[in-house]
Amino acid sequence: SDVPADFNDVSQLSADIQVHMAYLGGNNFVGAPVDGYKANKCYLQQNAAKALVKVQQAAMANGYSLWIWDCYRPQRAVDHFMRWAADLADTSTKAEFYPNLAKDTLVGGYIAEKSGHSRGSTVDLTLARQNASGQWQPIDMGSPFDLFDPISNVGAASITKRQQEHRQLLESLMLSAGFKVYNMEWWHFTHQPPVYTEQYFDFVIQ
Ligand SMILES: C[C@@H](N)C(=O)N[C@H](C)C(=O)O
Ligand SMILES: [Zn+2]
Repeated sequence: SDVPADFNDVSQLSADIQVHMAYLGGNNFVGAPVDGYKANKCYLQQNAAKALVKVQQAAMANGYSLWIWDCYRPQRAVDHFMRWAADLADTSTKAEFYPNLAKDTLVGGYIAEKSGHSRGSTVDLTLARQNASGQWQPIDMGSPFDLFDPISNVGAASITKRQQEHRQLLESLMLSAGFKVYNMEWWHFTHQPPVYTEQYFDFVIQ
């Protein structure tokens, strides 16, 4: 396999983490399955993977589970994002994912051309709780994953107190295991210090 020796499949370390890779299917801001995602697997560099398992244990002790949308992201997926971003005529996902921003402003702040995800220490995630039927459901964070909008910025004032508390709970659980949040996106965390700083991996997730 092409997976680097120091990368782990997080589900192999913690079976109860909820993994729902957002770019595997078509329900994402691109509006199509993204290049490089062939399986619903969360790979991370092992320091980040082991730290995430600790966060999961702390979350479970409080009645929550982690709910993951993205982990290691192949460079070819980022290249796919850049092709999508350059096609200004395609605004088919605007209403759902960037209703208040022009498409040509997304790269840089909300979508990176060189992403920490491709270096293996970055994860997009939220907290989930079990409903009456025992199914895990993401809790209300005031804006959905990949809503590219100021409301998704850390500290956004336009959300309720309860939503702010949910974001703060996620941030403090993640911080306890060494993950730092990204100010533009409440769901995006990078383990510190990232092991790879210059390398952008490109193996297919399968
Ligand atoms: C696209 C979004 N989920 C994300 O991860 N954004 C940051 C900026 C990134 O692309 O690294
Ligand atoms: Zn991210």
